Amino acid sequence: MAYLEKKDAIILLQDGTIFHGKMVSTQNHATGEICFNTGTTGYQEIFTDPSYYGQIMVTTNAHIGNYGTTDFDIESDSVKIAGLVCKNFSSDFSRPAADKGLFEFLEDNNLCIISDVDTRALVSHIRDHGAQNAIMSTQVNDVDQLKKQLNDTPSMKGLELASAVSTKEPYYFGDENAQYRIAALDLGVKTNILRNLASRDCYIKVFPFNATYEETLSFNPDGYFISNGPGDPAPLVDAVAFAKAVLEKQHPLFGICLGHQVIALANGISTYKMHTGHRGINHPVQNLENNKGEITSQNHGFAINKEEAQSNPDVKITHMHLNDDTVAGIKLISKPCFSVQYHPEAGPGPNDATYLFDQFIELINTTKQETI
Ligand SMILES: NC(=O)CC[C@H](N)C(=O)O
Repeated sequence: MAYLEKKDAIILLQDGTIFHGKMVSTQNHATGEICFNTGTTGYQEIFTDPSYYGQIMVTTNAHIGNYGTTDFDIESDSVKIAGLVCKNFSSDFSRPAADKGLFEFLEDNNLCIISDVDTRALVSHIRDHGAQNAIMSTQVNDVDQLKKQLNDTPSMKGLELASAVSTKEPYYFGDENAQYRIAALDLGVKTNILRNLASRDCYIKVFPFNATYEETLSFNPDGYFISNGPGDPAPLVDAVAFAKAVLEKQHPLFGICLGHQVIALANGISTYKMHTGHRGINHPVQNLENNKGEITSQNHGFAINKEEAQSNPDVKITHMHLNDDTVAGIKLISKPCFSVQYHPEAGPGPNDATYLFDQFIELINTTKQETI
């Protein structure tokens, strides 16, 4: 494909800083919150992760595209990032398992891509000055016009985005004769989470973001799951009501990332926007229950309030992020519920934390025994 004729392009940040590069894609315009991911591999999973909806992704790995794409590596049915900013973009690939180049894959999804950017300088800038909105464009001589458009882009703080990526209708995943039935609230669920549940003998019914607890009852679930997803957790009133209803009935409940934040909100713990967030595949977490370290996959820009979690008598902090002492996991004392801020399903990333899916199955088993 003719991506070699690259036009000059800029990335204009909300604070007025401009970074220069070359427009790789046909789509030559995008807006969103600019953030970076430090993963050295896993670009296809990152670009299709619904949690990134509305965000411009800067990749710190210097080469993007060189191992192509495959259908197995997608985390949802389409590319979800708002734009891609990278150093070297390659349409050629050499991985035998790949069936398509990244350029074609992203063109099919109409994604705006700028390469040849000094991504080290850009990432340092975001790290020092914080996450903010940005605009990507070939209108290099019309910065005032771009500034106007940028000012019209909504801030991530307060933004509800789960409704944009959630399923419209319920659907099923896994083998219907499996031992456990899980009702999953889809706030932007990654496929690898559903795979991890299905591989532990779960049959999953995935419900839209605004489903009610009552709507799940005819499925007769053994356990409940609240998924990851994009945007600010604070406006998710329906999901918080869902979590409260599940907890009130003492059903086993597991939450990942946005789901973890929703569970915190349902227990009176507030969330806040972080300076730059955590996005990468080597984030160190300490499991406070066994004192072991875990290297984890992370992707979040919000976190739960540590002091409120510590002072809540029904909440135990189970995991801490070792880089900045933010809360990485909690469990409830009086209810069968736990959640983590990071991604045990990885996709991409290390598998240190997949034990959490086994822990969920154990929780379902022990809850069942207690109610017999
Ligand atoms: N991966 C996620 O679920 C992200 C949760 C939320 N959107 C955040 O940025 O914190």
